[in-house]
Amino acid sequence: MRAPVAVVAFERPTLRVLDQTLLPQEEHWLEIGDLETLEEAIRSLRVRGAPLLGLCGAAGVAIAAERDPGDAAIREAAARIGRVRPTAVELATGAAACAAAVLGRAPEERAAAAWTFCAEYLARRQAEDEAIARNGLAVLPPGDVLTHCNTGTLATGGIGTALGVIRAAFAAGRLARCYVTETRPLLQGARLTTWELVKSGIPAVLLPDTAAAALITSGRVSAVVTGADRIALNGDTANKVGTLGLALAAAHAGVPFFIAAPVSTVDPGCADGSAIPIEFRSAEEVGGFRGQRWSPGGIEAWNPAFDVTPGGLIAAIITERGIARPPYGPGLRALFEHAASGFGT
Ligand SMILES: CSC[C@@H](O)[C@@H](O)C(=O)COP(=O)(O)O
Repeated sequence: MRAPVAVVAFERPTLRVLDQTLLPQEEHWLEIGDLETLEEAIRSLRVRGAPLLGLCGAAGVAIAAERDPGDAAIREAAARIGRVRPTAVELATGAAACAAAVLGRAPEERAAAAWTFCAEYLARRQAEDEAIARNGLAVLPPGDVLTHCNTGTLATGGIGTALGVIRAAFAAGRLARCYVTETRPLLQGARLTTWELVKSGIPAVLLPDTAAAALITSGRVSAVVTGADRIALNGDTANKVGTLGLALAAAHAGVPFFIAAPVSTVDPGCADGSAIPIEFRSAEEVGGFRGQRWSPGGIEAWNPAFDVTPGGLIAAIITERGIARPPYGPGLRALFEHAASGFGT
């Protein structure tokens, strides 16, 4: 299966990425050659999606190594990029893995080695997405599916996680259409997932986030499937805000709710969801969009970018290594430890 577009390229000495804030109106590539520009691109969601953030974290180390391949500069760059957004674990672990891979080399080899690491990381990610899609087919019931946010090519550089499963189900003739939440406040579903589905020829039905519970209880979808930014060992999962509401509605309606994510999303440092750091974003993002304002000035906003769905509401976590089912603790740890032994090789 093929991703509908390329969204990321490692062209030493720059990282090239599609600017996701301009889609779907404009397909504009950013050329990033310094850490300040990379930090701004991550913070403002020009690049986003947990697996793609991991790739960008690794590219940050490569960019830093071009300027100063010394131990301190590489370690500092990995730490600095890893701090830009707190919830997606792979931003920090991708940067740290790239740093660890190059620190064992002579300084003059490090920049080239870091760019090679990035290219291999992308290839591995693409293979993982394919495996997630194959494994997802084994558990996803036939029928139409609801998804949230963007978990496609724009979020991984491959065919996507949840969206990869949806692509595979469509290719197998097991779903006729994909329901897509708009995903407020930044409209990742309405702008990005719909863009990918149109490019792939998969019928898409867009709904306001506020209509999701009505859709789920209407009997129109046989499953809900989303991605993840960080998964605790007990299966509690942080994903784009609104995911928890979908899982609660799905539990009420008896519709299975699935997470699709690479094993690298599991954080063995989080025993449960209370340990997952949640990013809060500005009031401006809720009160307007792209320079347009619809709320009066001077109001406060409560704007978490993510919420945590308890593992007990998740029918299965679909990974490239296999399917984890509740109770999650030992199964998730085993999947993580197996995969961690191969990270960066
Ligand atoms: C395969 S992407 C999985 C998640 O990163 C995705 O669902 C999500 O929540 C993205 O949030 P974002 O704030 O757009 O980076």
